[in-house]
Amino acid sequence: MVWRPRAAESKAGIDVTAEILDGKALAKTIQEEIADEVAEFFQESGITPCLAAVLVGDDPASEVYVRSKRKACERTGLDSQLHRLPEDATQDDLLELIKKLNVDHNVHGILVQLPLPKQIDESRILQAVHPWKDVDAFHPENVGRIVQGRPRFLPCTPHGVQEILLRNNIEIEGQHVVIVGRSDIVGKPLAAMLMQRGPGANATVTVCHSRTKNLAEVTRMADILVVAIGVPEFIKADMVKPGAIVVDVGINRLEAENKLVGDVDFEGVSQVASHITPVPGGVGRLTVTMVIQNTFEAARLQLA
Ligand SMILES: Nc1nc(=O)c2c([nH]1)NC[C@@H]1CN(c3ccc(C(=O)N[C@@H](CCC(=O)O)C(=O)O)cc3)C=[N+]21
Repeated sequence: MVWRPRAAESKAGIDVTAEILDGKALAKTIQEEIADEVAEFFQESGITPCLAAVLVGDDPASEVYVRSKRKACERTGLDSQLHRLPEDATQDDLLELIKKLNVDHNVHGILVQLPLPKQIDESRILQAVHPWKDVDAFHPENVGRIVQGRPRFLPCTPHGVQEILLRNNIEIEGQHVVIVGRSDIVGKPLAAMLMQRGPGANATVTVCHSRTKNLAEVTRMADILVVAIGVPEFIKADMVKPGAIVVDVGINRLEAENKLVGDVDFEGVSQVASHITPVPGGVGRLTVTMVIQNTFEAARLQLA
């Protein structure tokens, strides 16, 4: 696959050669598709899928994410609930709430917003969510199914990465995808999905992380470079092969400048990449959309 950099065009005063993969527009398109299906599902079943979000404490970033999920529910015709617990809530408080939501027939999807306060054992909580309501796909049963190539739900951010590539006609099959970051939420499940047999996958996957030797040498081998490490503007132009496709999963708020940046130096990297996702307006928008899609699928699953 040979991608030729495009002629420079100016956006916000920055000379851009890479084509920008617009997550905001794509999220809107997919949400409209889901809205139609949700309306049809209601006609047939009388059921409105419902997402219950659980927020412990008052982390401002989590507030933003939870608000964007509620708005996406409204746009697609889903019901949503927000359950708040105080910052000093105990693990048992949270487990009790999850148990109630697990057996509530009006709730189809449960999302416990991460990170949780330190007195709470995250893995203990993620195991408590009923696997059929686990719209994050964080329950060990659902993680195992992803690794085995028979997913129940696709994890939201990795699915967002896959969709932003496929819907922009970017071939994944046979390509060398280098993932920087090995988190349980992004790096690990994305690697499992893209190395799977089948359409939209069949990639050659390399996962790098903080202990990787000669990181830049590895990232420069990528046809598709996905970055999810949580370090602002870490990936520079000289770490990217000319013509590569760059997907930036990072969301970092720079307090001093009060702006949002990714894990990729957008200005520099967009000079060498053929395609790049912006932050904001990239993968983040898709993540929310995939939570909605999973909630709809959870409702269908629970009806069957
Ligand atoms: N249980 C759980 N599930 C999650 O899916 C989950 C989580 N916990 N904890 C935190 C991360 C992060 N995350 C994002 C959601 C929306 C945007 C998003 O909408 N971003 C917008 C901008 C948002 C802004 O302006 O701050 C954009 O990139 O354009 C980003 C990131 C979900 N997460």
